[in-house]
Amino acid sequence: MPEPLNIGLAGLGNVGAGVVKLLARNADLIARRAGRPITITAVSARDRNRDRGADLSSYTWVDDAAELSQRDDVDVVVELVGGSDGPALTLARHTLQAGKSFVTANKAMLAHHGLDLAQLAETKGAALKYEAAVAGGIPVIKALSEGMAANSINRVYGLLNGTCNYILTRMETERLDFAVVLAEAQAAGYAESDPSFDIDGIDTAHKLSILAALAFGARIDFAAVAVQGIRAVELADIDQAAALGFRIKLVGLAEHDGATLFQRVHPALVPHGHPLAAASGALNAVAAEGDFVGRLFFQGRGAGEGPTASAVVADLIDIARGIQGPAFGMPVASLTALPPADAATRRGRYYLRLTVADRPGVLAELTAALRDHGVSIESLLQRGHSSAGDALVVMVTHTATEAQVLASLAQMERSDAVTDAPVMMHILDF
Ligand SMILES: NC(=O)C1=CN([C@@H]2O[C@H](COP(=O)(O)OP(=O)(O)OC[C@H]3O[C@@H](n4cnc5c(N)ncnc54)[C@H](O)[C@@H]3O)[C@@H](O)[C@H]2O)C=CC1
Ligand SMILES: N[C@@H](CC=O)C(=O)O
Ligand code: NA
Repeated sequence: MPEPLNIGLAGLGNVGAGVVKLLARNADLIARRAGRPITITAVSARDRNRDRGADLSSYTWVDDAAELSQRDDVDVVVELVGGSDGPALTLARHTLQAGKSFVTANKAMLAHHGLDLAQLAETKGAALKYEAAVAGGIPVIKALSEGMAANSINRVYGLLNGTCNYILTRMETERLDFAVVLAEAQAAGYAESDPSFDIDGIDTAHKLSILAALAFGARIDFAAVAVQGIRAVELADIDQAAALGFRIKLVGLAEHDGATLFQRVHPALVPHGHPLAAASGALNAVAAEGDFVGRLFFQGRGAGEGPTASAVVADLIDIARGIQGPAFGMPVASLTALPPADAATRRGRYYLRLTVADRPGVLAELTAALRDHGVSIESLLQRGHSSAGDALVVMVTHTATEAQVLASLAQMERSDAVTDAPVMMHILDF
């Protein structure tokens, strides 16, 4: 029997417990596929006595996770603790410094420190692998770094947060309140320990910055991602979007025009016929466009114990097989620092929602603001009244620059007929 690959596992929460269960249940199959058994030898978590629905009795318990990196019976450390800094980062540095490979699901840490860790891994000849960190069980890291490696990629986008997709889907189909559905997503193990990372779009931005680096051969630039989450999305928007033929999704979008890098996370209107619109519940979906392969589309479960564990163990199987590419698709020194693109000149269609006083002349004021900035209207709906007696006006514009639309909105906001902050959402037209 070949020597096993010995694993030290830090973090035994949703994902960590999933990895323990998967390695136990599929042990024989994995050993045949990997060419050697993959065996957990030591584990670390905060609470030793918690019932995790898995048998931990054969593993050595370690109180300080950093110790895993120094143990002779650990070849590879798996980090499923979370947090961009703190114990996860200490463990990553110690492990790679010791020349051992490191597997993580921690997109927050990678978005902030991924390049430094990749450099350390390169210097030490160790692997840094993170398939679980982006789109959970969907093998999108492998797809971009291997399957699409021959292509120049100009755009990568998708639904990268299971919690937000779950919330928006349940709001639409069950007409439930935001807070109720968020609690469901937390109970299902989808949400981050601080769920504001999910609903404020930060988790999607972490993942997007990693995808952009891989897709474009760019240095990770998390700080340059423009981020807007789903807190401002109301049932009224979901209903109006549906009436206009769209579904609202939290979209992460990155584009490279050859010179600059555009990265944005925002709620967007996706046409009903688009494959992203069909990804419901906690599903994730990723589209990537390569110059020779065209558009590839991936869909699957992006969060939760099973799919995330599946991706972690796939990385371990690669390591057991001796497969070890550069973490971000090319050596760190070959990645380019791309300047951020100017969003103001981007062209597209927009959804606008305005709450206005229900009195004569208001619509004319709104349409004049658009006209004054050269924006024409594709469709306009006026619906219902709020409890305050205001009317809801929803418009879809024809193609215009972002600067034109923002200038129109600023003009509208100056009108005393507009009684609440306008909402603007992009329409996904590709
Ligand atoms: N839950 C999900 O669906 C997904 C989670 N992730 C990522 O996976 C990681 C883990 O997520 P979950 O399992 O959901 O979190 P969790 O909160 O359920 O589990 C975290 C685990 O880390 C342990 N821990 C905390 N501090 C520690 C320390 N100092 N030393 C050792 N252990 C410590 C806790 O005791 C717990 O066992 C995070 O980075 C998360 O962003 C990635 C993809 C999907
Ligand atoms: N909180 C994340 C977990 C997976 O990355 C999500 O909801 O997608
Ligand atoms: Na993945």
